[in-house]
Amino acid sequence: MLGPGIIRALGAMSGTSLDGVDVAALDTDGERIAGFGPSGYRPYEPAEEAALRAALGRWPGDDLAAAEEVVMRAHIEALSEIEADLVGFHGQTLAHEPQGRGTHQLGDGAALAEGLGRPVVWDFRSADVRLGGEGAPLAPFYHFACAKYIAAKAPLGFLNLGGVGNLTWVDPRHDRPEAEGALLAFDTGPANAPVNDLMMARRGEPFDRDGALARQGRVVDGALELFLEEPFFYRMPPKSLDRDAFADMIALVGELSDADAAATLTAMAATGVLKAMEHCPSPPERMLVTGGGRRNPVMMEMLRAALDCPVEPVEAVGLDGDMLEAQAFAFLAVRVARGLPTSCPGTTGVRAAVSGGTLSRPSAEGPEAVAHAM
Ligand SMILES: Nc1ncnc2c1ncn2[C@@H]1O[C@H](COP(=O)(O)OP(=O)(O)OP(=O)(O)O)[C@@H](O)[C@H]1O
Ligand SMILES: CC(=O)N[C@H]1[C@@H]2OC[C@@H](O2)[C@@H](O)[C@@H]1O[C@H](C)C(=O)O
Repeated sequence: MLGPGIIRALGAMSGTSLDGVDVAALDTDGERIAGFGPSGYRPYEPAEEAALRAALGRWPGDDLAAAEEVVMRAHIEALSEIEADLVGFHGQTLAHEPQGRGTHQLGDGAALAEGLGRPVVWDFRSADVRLGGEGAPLAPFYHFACAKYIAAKAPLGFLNLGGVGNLTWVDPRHDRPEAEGALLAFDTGPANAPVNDLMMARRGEPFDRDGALARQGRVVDGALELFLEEPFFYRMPPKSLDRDAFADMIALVGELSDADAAATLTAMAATGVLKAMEHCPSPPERMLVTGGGRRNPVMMEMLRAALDCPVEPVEAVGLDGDMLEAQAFAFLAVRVARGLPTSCPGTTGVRAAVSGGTLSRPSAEGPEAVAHAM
C-alpha cells in the first residue's frame, strides 16, 4: 500500500543518444522520494533509430509520421510493462531553440493516455520556454529531491553525461527547490554525442566502449583551445543546448588520428564541465555523475583530474544512474498533477517558477481519475 499523498508514477525518457526508451517507477508525492519501483529499457531497432535520426531538427507541421510512429510504439511497449497511477512522458527531443522557434519533443501524450488507459503528463518544456526559460534542463527539481533523499548537508553537484552534459548545483539546506539560491542548473556542453558521431564516422561503431580508443590517444591542446573559444562557455547560466549545437566541432579533430580525435573529444566533454564550475555559487562538496558517460573511465578520469571535488557515479549514494532521468519525469509528472512548479529562474532562467506540462486523461476514465489516484 502506498502511504498518504504518495502515488506510484512511471517516467519515460528517450534521450538525445537515440538508443532507446528508459522507463522507471517512483513512489512520490512530488516533493520527496518515498521509494523506487521497477524500471525497464526498450531499445530502438536500427531502422527505428534511423527514422528518428532522419527527423532530428524538424518542427511540428513537418512530415513526422514515421518517427512519431516509432516513438509511440516504443513507449507503449515500455510503459505497459509496469503498473502505475500516473505516467510522465518526455518524448523525443527533435529540435531545441528556446530563444528562437521553441522546443520540440515528438510524441502525443493524449494518444498515449488513450493507448495505455492511464493519465499522462507530457509536453514538459513548452510552458517554460513561453515564459522566457530555456526549457531545459528539467531534472534539477528531481536532483533537489535526490539531495534530500541522501540527506546531503552541503552544496553538491549532479552531472548528467548524456549526448549533451548538464550540471545541477544543489544547496540542500533550502526547504523547496524553487527557493532562491537552492538550485543553479544548465547544460555544460557536448558530452557523448561528438564521441559517438566520431566513432560512427570513423569506425562504424555507436560509441567508444569504456573509452578504449580515447585511452590510446593523446589530447591535442590546440583543438581544445579552439573548442574553448565557443561563446557558449562564456554565457551566464541558465543556458541549454541542442544536441547538434556543436556538430561542427568534429571538424576540429578532422586531421587527427582516430585515437587522438577520440581522446580530444572526450577531453572536450570534461573541459566543458570544468568551465561550468566557474559559474557555481560555491564549490560543491562532491560531484555525482549520472548518464552513460559515467561508464566511460577515460571521461571520468579526466573529470577527476580537472575538478577539485570527489567525482563519483550516483551509485555511490545508492541511486541508479541509468534511470535517474526517467525517474525525474515520473517525479515531475506528479508535480504537474499537483500544480507544483517544475522549473524556476535558477534552473531554466524562466521569469518565475512555473509548472510545465499537460495532463491528459484517457476518455474512458473520466475527469476525476487523477484526483482519485492521488
Ligand atoms: N561503457 C561505456 N563506455 C563508454 N561510453 C559509454 C558506455 N556506456 C554508455 N556510454 C555512452 O553513454 C551514451 C548514452 O548515455 P545516456 O543514456 O545517458 O544518453 P541519453 O539519455 O540518450 O542522453 P541525454 O541525457 O543527453 O538525453 C552512449 O551513447 C555512450 O556514448
Ligand atoms: C531539450 C532537451 O531535450 N534537452 C535534454 C538534453 O539531454 C541532456 C541535456 O540536453 C538536458 O538539457 C536535457 O535533458 C535532461 C533530462 C533535462 O532536461 O534535465
